[in-house]
Amino acid sequence: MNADAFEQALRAKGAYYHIHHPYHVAMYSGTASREQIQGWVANRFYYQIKIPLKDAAIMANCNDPATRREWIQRIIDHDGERQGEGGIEAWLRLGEAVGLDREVLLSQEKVLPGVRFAVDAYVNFARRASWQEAASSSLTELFAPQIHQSRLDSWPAHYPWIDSRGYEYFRKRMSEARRDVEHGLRITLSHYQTYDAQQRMLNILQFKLDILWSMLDAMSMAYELDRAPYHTVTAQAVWHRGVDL
Ligand SMILES: O=C(O)c1cc(C(=O)O)c2c(n1)C(=O)C(=O)c1cc(C(=O)O)[nH]c1-2
Repeated sequence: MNADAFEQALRAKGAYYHIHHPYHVAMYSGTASREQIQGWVANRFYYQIKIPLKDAAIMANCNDPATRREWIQRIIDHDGERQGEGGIEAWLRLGEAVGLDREVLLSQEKVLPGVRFAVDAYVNFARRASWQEAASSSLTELFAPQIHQSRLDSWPAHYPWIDSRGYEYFRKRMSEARRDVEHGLRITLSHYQTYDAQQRMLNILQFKLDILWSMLDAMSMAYELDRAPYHTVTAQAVWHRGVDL
């Protein structure tokens, strides 16, 4: 495929973006409960805190200074230049806006095993793959500005109980995601030159889409169907809180 056709094929993968997951549809169409919104915010926090580790892994495997110089901005976006800034802090404020103390997010007590495994698969992939392949797996962000916009457009009307100061994260990501995509596409369009390599990349992109979709599947089980892990045995959240290695 020439670069245009390859980019078209990448963009066509948007059909499988988690914007189409029923859990997400419920959130932006206004039918999600307070518990479902809180569950999503607390679980997605695990993605937020792992993204900088994923980006550091890509940099650790990358021997090109020019790429590292550009890629490092992603870590700064999430960690901030100093305490109290950056995406992780903004997400903690989103947590407070939906009624969750920051300690609840930081403790990871609400992170479901299925969410944890999906996010960990992304970090582990980035550790083991070539930096170009790991970089290209971030390209689900092609579709992210639209999903952030959908929340900004619909949540304030549907969920007046959410403090509007919590929406800053989504606002900030609109431009950051566009810039990330521009860099990710540059790497991807030049790296995958043969048809077989391009098919491999499309499979990597599907792997990443599967991660995002699987996270919402785990949340649907717990917060829509009332089938959190071990629900046949106990209503308590007995699952593990992560095993530090
Ligand atoms: O809210 C979302 O639906 C969504 C999706 C994605 C994505 O497509 O991976 C990211 C984000 N948000 C996001 O906020 C973010 O910082 C981010 C980084 C990455 C990545 O793969 O490096 N994806 C995403």
